[in-house]
Amino acid sequence: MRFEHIDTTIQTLGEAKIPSPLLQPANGECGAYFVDDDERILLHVNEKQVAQLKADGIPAPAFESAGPRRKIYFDPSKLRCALVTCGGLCPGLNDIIRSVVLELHHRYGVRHICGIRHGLQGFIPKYGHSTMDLSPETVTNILDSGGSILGSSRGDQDIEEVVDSLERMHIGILFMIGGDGTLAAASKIADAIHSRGLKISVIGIPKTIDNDVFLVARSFGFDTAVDIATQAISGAHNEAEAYPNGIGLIKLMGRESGFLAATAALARQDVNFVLIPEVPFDLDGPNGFLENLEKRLTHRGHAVVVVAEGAGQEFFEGRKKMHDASGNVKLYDIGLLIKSKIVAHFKERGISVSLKYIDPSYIIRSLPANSNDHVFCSFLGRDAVHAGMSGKTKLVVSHWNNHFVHVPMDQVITQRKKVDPDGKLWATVLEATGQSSLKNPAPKKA
Ligand SMILES: Nc1ncnc2c1ncn2[C@@H]1O[C@H](COP(=O)(O)OP(=O)(O)O)[C@@H](O)[C@H]1O
Ligand SMILES: O=P(O)(O)OC[C@H]1O[C@](O)(COP(=O)(O)O)[C@@H](O)[C@@H]1O
Ligand SMILES: [Mg+2]
Repeated sequence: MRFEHIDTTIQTLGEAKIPSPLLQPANGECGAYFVDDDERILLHVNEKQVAQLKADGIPAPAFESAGPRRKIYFDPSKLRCALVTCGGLCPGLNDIIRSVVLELHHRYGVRHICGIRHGLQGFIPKYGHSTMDLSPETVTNILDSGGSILGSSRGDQDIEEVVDSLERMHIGILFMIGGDGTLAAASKIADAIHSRGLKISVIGIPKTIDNDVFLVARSFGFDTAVDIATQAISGAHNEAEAYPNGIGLIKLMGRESGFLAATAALARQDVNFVLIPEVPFDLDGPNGFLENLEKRLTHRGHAVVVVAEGAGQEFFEGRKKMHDASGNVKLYDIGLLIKSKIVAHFKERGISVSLKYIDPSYIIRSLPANSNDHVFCSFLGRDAVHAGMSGKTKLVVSHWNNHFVHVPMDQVITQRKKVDPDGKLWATVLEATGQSSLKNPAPKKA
């Protein structure tokens, strides 16, 4: 993929003039380091691509590095901050809340940190959700809890009312932790703030169990999700192996992107078929999934199938399209459809099978983060604070080419990140599973 069209410019509220409290010896003793705005991370690391851009006279795009700045914009003694978590749950939400609060409190000396309850609803008086005072005492021991201590919600809220609420609370930095929907809302909030001439920074921390946020190489909670998914695969494999013609079928989250299904299949290589939204497949016909499943049972006596929830939605064509409160398309249950198709197929062929269907979706996204994600969230949360304190706004803190960076909010919401059917991840899934194309040849035209 080429990224030369990406505008990497980061907006600021004004000049950062206040020396950072991290410069104080007491704070710097344990190695305060600083990052300058001109420290940048190239989007492309492929030498040929960079050379091509150079030959075309196009400057190679680069993201601003995340991290503490020497000068900050907000006076910590007067600053009020707010945090909100929106959309679906994801392992690590509490880690992010904790690291933001501890960094603000201990390193910058910010004393007014407010948790907004139940997503965007928390800004709107009619819902009556009270706010939560966030301090080291309230967040120190939340790492072992899944979910979000602030709660969440879906559903559109009036952006002007959200900004009214920020004004009423005298908020200087708003940290919005959420997925593509939340970041779209955050971008509108930042625009409304700007048009009112307010000085409020909006910092996004991308959250997605589907790992589908554009320009974010890895999102927090994904590593944990893969870990937990492998347990489901392991269970399905044990069940499948134990019985004659055993089939373990697991459905994993992944609305439009099959990263979780593909990566979990590589993490636990007992999987024989992976079905993801990006790669179309047929159920029936000589190359179809059911025929291939039967072949696998004939040769090996058992099979494990992983299906991402967004796969095969074309099999529901003609049915009514429904949406959730946030406007996301409500998916039909591909796991249950495949289950019923498998049962019908083998019944028709007079073959007895033992089919076990496992759907661990909500277990995966609501559990606490694993160690890797604890570490990752700690970096992300603290870098979000550094970005906000320096007066930057309308950005998300991202991980790109092994570095933490600032990405303009409007860029990440332009599209979703998807598994490339011609890329390394999917090629390796095919190698590891031995799965061939599950598409029948197109019928010849008369
Ligand atoms: N385009 C949009 N403009 C404004 N608000 C949005 C937009 N898309 C989603 N939202 C709001 O952002 C919040 C979270 O969105 P949702 O899609 O549920 O989760 P996620 O942020 O995880 O994608 C919801 O309250 C939703 O109404
Ligand atoms: O049952 P819910 O809350 O609508 O969530 C289902 C969806 O939430 C997700 O886990 C994440 O979606 P979001 O990015 O919108 O939070 C999807 O994989 C899934 O389709
Ligand atoms: Mg979303």
